Amino acid sequence: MPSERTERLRRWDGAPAPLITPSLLDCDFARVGEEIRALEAAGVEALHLDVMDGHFVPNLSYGPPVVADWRAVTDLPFDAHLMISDPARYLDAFVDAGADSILIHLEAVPEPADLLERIRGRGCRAGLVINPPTPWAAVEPHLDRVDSVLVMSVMPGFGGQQFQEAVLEKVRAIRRARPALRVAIDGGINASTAGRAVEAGATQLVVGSATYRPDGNYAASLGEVAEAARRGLEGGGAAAAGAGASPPE
Ligand SMILES: O=C(CO)[C@H](O)[C@H](O)COP(=O)(O)O
Ligand SMILES: [Co+2]
Repeated sequence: MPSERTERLRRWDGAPAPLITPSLLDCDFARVGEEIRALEAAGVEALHLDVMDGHFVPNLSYGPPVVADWRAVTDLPFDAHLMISDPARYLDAFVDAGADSILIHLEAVPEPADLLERIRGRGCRAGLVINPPTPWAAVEPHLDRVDSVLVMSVMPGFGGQQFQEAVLEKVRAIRRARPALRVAIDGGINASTAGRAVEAGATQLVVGSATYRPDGNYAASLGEVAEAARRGLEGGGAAAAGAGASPPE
């Protein structure tokens, strides 16, 4: 019988592009369990978890015990975005808590080969994240070691910031270099920006503040983003070129 993680990874790898992953950063933290159920009811395929240590970024969020509590209430794959200075120290705790895809920042780990191997060795998907000032050439030597690249379209640390259009050139470069690799974009994604991100080649959209509406109708808010992404695909986006998730061999 497949393990629960195997089952979640099957779902993660098989999700069609563009994959829309809501971030929990902007949800109502007084009732996260209900928020997760509302996102499940809205049909989401996976959740993006923003982990901040107050050191790598000037903000704090949550750690492994909180992720473990959320694991107990949902079978959705967890995409853990570690905005922390020492991800090697906490890797096992996040895997044990139920993270499925682990994203580490190249700015925190300039030589990431060993840690990426450790992530995959623990049975998780491994991803590298680059901040807006980090050039695409910095991530290029590592593309054979990752299952995804996350291009930040804001400086990390806070939700609700303005999308930085200039990062789309990096999305295009990664897409050109590895047409089958999952390329995610994170920061300021909404119905106005999703189309351009997908048109540039993004196959995963992280959606934070644009997800959460007072009426709790996340099917509507995420549906607007999905519709914008669909129009981006029609404009020549990555999935139109056959790119989606990239499960390891
Ligand atoms: O990594 C992040 C912040 O560092 C979040 O994923 C991101 O900010 C999502 O929020 P929004 O869509 O509101 O920008
Ligand atoms: Co994030």
